[in-house]
Amino acid sequence: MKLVLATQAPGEAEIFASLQGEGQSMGQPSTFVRLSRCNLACQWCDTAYTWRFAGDNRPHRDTVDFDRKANQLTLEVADVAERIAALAPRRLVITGGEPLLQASALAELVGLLPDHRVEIETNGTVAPTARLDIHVDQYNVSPKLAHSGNPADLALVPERLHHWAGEPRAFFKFVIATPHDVDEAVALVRTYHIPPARVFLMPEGIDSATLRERERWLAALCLQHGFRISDRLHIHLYGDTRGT
Ligand SMILES: C[S@@+](CC[C@H](N)C(=O)[O-])C[C@H]1O[C@@H](n2cnc3c(N)ncnc32)[C@H](O)[C@@H]1O
Ligand SMILES: Nc1nc2[nH]cc(C(=O)O)c2c(=O)[nH]1
Ligand code: SF4
Ligand SMILES: [Mg+2]
Repeated sequence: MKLVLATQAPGEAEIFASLQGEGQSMGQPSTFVRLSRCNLACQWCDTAYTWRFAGDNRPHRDTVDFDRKANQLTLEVADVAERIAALAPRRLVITGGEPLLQASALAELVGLLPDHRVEIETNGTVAPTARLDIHVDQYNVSPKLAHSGNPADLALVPERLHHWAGEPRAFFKFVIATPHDVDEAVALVRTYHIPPARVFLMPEGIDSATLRERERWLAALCLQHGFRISDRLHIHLYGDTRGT
């Protein structure tokens, strides 16, 4: 089977070693593989080059500016596994785009990497296949709130949210730009009975100054609601750069 990957330069697959910058595993040396394509269209998405392509006419996508050829690379699963195994970390973070759109090929990939601890970054709208799920150690689920600009019926799928709430391997990571967004996250936590110990609030932002400014008020709100805070370590270390 084949995987459609994002590129960090034209023709160069986005497979790289870095420190996990967000959430439960922040600070852990990890190999990242970034897949192309997404079923949502967040207006502040920091990796729009994985999905915002010319000719994609889904109705809620109003900005079109990346060239598909320059930003996608299709590789055999065995080739991707070889490139991952050649890097030092034995933790694998699979991200995108929305990686669960390619769950079948991912099941094959992680089957070839039995020594890796597997973490999946997902927007929480797509179910993993059973064949993939048995290999996954952690899900980092980031449900999208109204400020993402996605229609709620696409971004918040009740059946999926119930599932993730009851899945002990799932950690939630809500992206927050204003205190109002926290009210929305709190409402979801209550509706789906998500344990607060598995909830992170993370500032929206792609520069250190914005993250710091938002963390000042976000910290107080985390304390108030019993949530955890997540920084975006990679932004402080490397800036908003592909392959970091
Ligand atoms: C690019 S997404 C890929 C995985 C999946 N599509 C998702 O949204 O979870 C990886 C993570 O980056 C977060 N993210 C994307 N753009 C961001 C931004 N501008 N500020 C903060 N977090 C952002 C997402 O919410 C998600 O937690
Ligand atoms: N260092 C680093 N940590 C990350 N954690 C989640 C990421 C993502 O884009 O999914 C990410 C990323 O792109 N870089
Ligand atoms: S769901 Fe993830 S990859 Fe898709 S647009 Fe939103 S942040 Fe970007
Ligand atoms: Mg990222």
